Amino acid sequence: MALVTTTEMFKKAYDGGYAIGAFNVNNMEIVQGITEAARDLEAPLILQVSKGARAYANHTYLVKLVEAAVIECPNIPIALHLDHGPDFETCKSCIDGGFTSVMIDASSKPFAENIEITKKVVEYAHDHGVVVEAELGALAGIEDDVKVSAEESHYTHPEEVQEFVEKTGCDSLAIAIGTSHGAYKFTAAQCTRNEKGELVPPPLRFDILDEVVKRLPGFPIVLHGSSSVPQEFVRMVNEFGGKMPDAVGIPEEQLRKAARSAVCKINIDSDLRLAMTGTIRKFMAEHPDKFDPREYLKPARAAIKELVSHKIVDVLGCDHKA
Ligand SMILES: O=C(CO)COP(=O)(O)O
Ligand SMILES: O=C[C@H](O)COP(=O)(O)O
Ligand SMILES: [Zn+2]
Ligand SMILES: [Zn+2]
Repeated sequence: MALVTTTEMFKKAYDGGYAIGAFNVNNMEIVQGITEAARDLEAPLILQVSKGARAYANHTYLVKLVEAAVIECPNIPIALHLDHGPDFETCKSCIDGGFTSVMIDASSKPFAENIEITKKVVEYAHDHGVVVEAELGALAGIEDDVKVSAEESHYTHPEEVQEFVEKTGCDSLAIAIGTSHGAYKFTAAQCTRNEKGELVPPPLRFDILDEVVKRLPGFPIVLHGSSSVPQEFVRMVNEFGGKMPDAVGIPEEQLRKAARSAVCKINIDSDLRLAMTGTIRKFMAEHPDKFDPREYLKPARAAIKELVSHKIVDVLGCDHKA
């Protein structure tokens, strides 16, 4: 199967009450770990590339790695998506360069300007058979080189979504309902603590999601910043020389609920980083004599595969939906 757009997968996910995982890719081991999981579980898949990933690995390398995955996983549909496209030029370069989906993230701009920029990207993308994700609202956390504080972040205003989608013609919409980018999604002050002393974050604003869905029936919604920051990996990092105090994510129960709703795409990056880094730290600590990168990248890739398998089956519900 060649690379596909997200149109068909979102329609099925919406009707079927599940979500597609959108996982960020930065190198070969990450691509392999994710795609082997999706292939074995026959799950539709979105591989996404950020501006930072393109700067790190180079556009061509990433596209070719994903094309290799398409050859190795002929049983599943895979979309190649630009994550947080900052401007028209970056979106155009990805559309011209083999992506099947792009995000234009003009959510930090005033409403009218967000519409104008998004519309321009949609026109170019649709002319080239590519779909567009746009964003309304501002998530807290770190996204590319921009850090949005809790005070600067704001929820999506449901009364804006209909006009935005009608005027821009975008194909899916990322909204802010309390998720956040990175491994430190909430400060201790925003959380309560459970009996184990772990931080419990404030619940997502499903009331806002409901208001959005009322105004956009049948329209695919996207959740960014949806890593759950598994505490087993935080502990692994900290046990083997790392320092990630109070790293906290979105509880998986809330993501499950979102996946059953109009949310068709759930973005996960930080969890992959944690699985990879925790596993490598442990390996290095336990095998100080080893220096062949294959020896520590192999378990790191396996940890990513296991994590993604868990997300597909236990959180997103998209296994066997290819
Ligand atoms: O939204 C994301 C990529 O766009 C990733 O979010 P996380 O930092 O929660 O993994
Ligand atoms: O939203 C942010 C993604 O996790 C990508 O992060 P990055 O810009 O560090 O590649
Ligand atoms: Zn954004
Ligand atoms: Zn994001």
